[in-house]
Amino acid sequence: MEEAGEEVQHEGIQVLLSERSGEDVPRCPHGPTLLFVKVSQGKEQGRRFYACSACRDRKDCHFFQWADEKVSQARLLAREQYNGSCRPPMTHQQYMTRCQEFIALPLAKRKFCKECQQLLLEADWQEHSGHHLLGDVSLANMKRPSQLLHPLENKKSNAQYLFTDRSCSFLLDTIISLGYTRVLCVGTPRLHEWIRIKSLESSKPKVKSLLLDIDFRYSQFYGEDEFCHYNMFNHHFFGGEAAQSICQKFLKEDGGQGVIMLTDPPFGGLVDPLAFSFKKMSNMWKMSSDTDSSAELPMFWIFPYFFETRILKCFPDFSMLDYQVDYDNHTLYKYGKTGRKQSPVRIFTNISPETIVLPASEGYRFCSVCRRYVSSENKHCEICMSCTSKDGRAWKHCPPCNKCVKPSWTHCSSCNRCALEHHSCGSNVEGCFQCGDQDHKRSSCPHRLTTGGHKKMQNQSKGNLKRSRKKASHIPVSWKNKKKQKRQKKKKKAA
Ligand SMILES: C[S@@+](CC[C@H](N)C(=O)[O-])C[C@H]1O[C@@H](n2cnc3c(N)ncnc32)[C@H](O)[C@@H]1O
Ligand SMILES: [Zn+2]
Ligand SMILES: [Zn+2]
Ligand SMILES: [Zn+2]
Ligand SMILES: [Zn+2]
Ligand SMILES: [Zn+2]
Ligand SMILES: [Zn+2]
Repeated sequence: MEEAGEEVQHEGIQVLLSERSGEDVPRCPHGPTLLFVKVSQGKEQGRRFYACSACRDRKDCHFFQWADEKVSQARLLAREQYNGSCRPPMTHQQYMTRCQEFIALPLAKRKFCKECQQLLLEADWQEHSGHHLLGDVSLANMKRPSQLLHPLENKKSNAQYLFTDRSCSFLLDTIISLGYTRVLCVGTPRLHEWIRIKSLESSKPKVKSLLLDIDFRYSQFYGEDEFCHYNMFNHHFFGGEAAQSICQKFLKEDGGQGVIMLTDPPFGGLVDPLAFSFKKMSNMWKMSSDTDSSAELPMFWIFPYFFETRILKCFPDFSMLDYQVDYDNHTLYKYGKTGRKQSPVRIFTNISPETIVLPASEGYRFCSVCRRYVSSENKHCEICMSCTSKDGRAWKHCPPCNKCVKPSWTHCSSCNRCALEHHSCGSNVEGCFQCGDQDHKRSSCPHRLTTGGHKKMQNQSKGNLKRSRKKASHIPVSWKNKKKQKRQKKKKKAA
């Protein structure tokens, strides 16, 4: 981080964050862009440039501008027009009016277009004839939009992995037992709907929820005080000050007491801009709360365990819980002990871990030395003096390394460290720059953030940007691709 004086990365593309981020910076359809620079061995290499905060892939948002570039008035105007043309076709308010009209229709007339991901009124039927429609959309369906909508599948920027009921139920029960009554759901549409449904059940305490997400499809289902179109990589409210003040009001209720922010960002996302936004959110809460100024907004940040070092660098007060969060639509990130299928996704939090009870029914136990709940296989190491496993498997202590390591590692005397048996001996790789995992290099990181995408941008900017004017709209790329694939399949079949 530039002004924060923090070095983010030694190698690759680094993001430079400053308090000014968001003000005088160029904007793409996803709001203020971020400033990047190529770094090699901790030193800046080459010119700084602005690129999209939300899209890791140039295909999804082609914005590029050198930081020292003079941009002509004509180009600025064209950019503004372009950004405008990418806005959703209707305002949130208009979607709400439509939603009310939709609910007033008899069940038989309530159709949802699966291709356009849209609730249809009678007047729309013609336009969507020939599309794949879902009929008899019930009020129960409308209460679970995350089941109705197709999860976004763009791996790089916006894969929408939805919590299992098990995870939702654990999260809500935990939130309730900790005494919270309001949840700011940042990028957690399924948890948001779960909270709303459970709060209607009279047996459960009432918990309020406000959803912030970049997926604008949700404004078809939620009112302006239930959903804000928001970009968590630059803390941008697409609905402007009106939307921001809704969020502020939500944080401010009860003098700021009883609110927790819960976020589950896309795993390809850069940790530093996320942390930067979450700090802004915490400041927003501080400004409007009666609590003492040293207090921070309570948070649950859900992210894979191998980002621990990076997250703790931004939030030294956070700790990682052993609880394995899992998803309906992610086969690898599933809870349970079937081979690789342990979920690597954890909760990072600034709430004292000893107060967060993990379910004994799933094997978690309390370690009285570490004063936190740990997974069943996580053994307390007497030498490290902590329960050291990160991935849920039993780790073993290596005396020469003087730390616990993964069970699959053995000590290599030529490398003088523990590594996988078949590592490239002598390569002296300090693990992955991207996620910190020692099992792979950055080039093969499963969570790589297409530095390549930005490189491509740099290269392309030298040529003609106009060549690739693909519309970066708020219609998620994945559906567009889906449609395209379908069309191509049809064509193939016909041929
Ligand atoms: C990994 S999914 C988490 C969903 C969550 N597990 C649930 O079931 O509710 C990431 C979520 O963040 C949203 N998202 C992706 N990029 C975003 C951005 N730049 N700003 C805000 N939300 C974003 C996605 O639309 C998606 O809902
Ligand atoms: Zn963009
Ligand atoms: Zn349609
Ligand atoms: Zn322990
Ligand atoms: Zn140990
Ligand atoms: Zn070792
Ligand atoms: Zn070796």
